[in-house]
Amino acid sequence: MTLATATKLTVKIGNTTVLHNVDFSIEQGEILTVVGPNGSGKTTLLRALIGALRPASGKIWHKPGLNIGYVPQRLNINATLPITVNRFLSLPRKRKADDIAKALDNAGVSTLADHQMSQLSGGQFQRVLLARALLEQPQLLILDEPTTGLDQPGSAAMYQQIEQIRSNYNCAVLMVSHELHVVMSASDRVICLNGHVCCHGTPAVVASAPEYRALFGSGTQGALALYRHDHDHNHDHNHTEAAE
Ligand SMILES: Nc1ncnc2c1ncn2[C@@H]1O[C@H](COP(=O)(O)OP(=O)(O)OP(=O)(O)O)[C@@H](O)[C@H]1O
Repeated sequence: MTLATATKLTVKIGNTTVLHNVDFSIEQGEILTVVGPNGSGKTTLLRALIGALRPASGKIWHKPGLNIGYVPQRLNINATLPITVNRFLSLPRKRKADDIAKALDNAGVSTLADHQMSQLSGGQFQRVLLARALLEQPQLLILDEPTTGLDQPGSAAMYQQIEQIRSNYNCAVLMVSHELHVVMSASDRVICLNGHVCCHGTPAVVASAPEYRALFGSGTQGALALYRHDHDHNHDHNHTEAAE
């Protein structure tokens, strides 16, 4: 069952075309990962999908009644504000204690309920944001770089947690990741984005696609190239339009 689609999605920010003619869909229960260099429009695609950005052209479709849980790449909260994790999760609307406990447990931070938000580590903070998204009982969980700031064991644990959540909540997961080597084993499908969809398919198909290799190289070099943001791929459209 298809949960959400984008059809010929074009998004402009100012005079810049950030996404151009992107076709995309996510199916019930799958883990779909979007990879691409910095500035390739990954966050923009997620934000357009949740309705936070309006397409310049093309369409976004959601299955009627679709519940989406969204975890942004970062969220700024006032560090001087005294607020516990429990209280944070009850904003803006009151939640049942059981629901909060279940969400924290599934996000792997059940011991943090009474901790101050301002005292959490970066990784703990991300997991609390994940718990907040789980409170929506999502059919589609959208995660923007869920392992930002985590060390290697931390991000491996996070990907395991995500698989666990997929089966506990019976939801689909759409995420952006920079960790190609992990993504290639943790995803059912991968989309390689660079303003447009360069290639897509199973991890094995994408890893061997010439478009993907042009962006990221191959093998270990590929993973390293991502961090260097190499970019020698030719586009068939013009990203930046004249501001006249
Ligand atoms: N609010 C904004 N104002 C101006 N330009 C923006 C804004 N948001 C995004 N952009 C531009 O749109 C392009 C795509 O940004 P986006 O954040 O979607 O990329 P990304 O692939 O998620 O990047 P990263 O890997 O660095 O997180 C970038 O060139 C960025 O500078």
